Amino acid sequence: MDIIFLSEVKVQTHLGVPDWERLAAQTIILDIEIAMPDSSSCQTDDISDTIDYGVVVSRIRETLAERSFKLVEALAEHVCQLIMHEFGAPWVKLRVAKPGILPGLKALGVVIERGEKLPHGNHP
Ligand SMILES: Nc1nc2c(c(=O)[nH]1)N=C([C@H](O)[C@@H](O)CO)CN2
Repeated sequence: MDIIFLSEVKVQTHLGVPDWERLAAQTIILDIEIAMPDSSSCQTDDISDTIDYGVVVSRIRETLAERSFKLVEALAEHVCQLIMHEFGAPWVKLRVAKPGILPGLKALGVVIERGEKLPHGNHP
């Protein structure tokens, strides 16, 4: 199973339980691992045989600029489903961090995993 990783991706979005918190956009930080459907791009050296991570980042920034969520859990689910459905990834692990929310800690948030990792060599 080959994995694309995206580390400390900064994204602007409207997020928070209280209504006032969602009025202004805030910066959240995503760490993403995306399983690839197969490893053919390692042989072909062709971008069309893999998931283009630049396109993934653009789509996440686009959707989170348009959407508003109360919970980090709901935002994380939305991002995982987008990556799996739009890019055909069989498995995604996502860490969503909200920095500077509570005094005395750097960040808080969630880590979720969706889908299934295909065993090595057992892909279409
Ligand atoms: N499990 C969660 N707890 C809390 C969340 C959340 O998204 N998931 N959010 C908040 C507030 O938005 C807080 O971050 C700022 O007011 C509180 N607890």
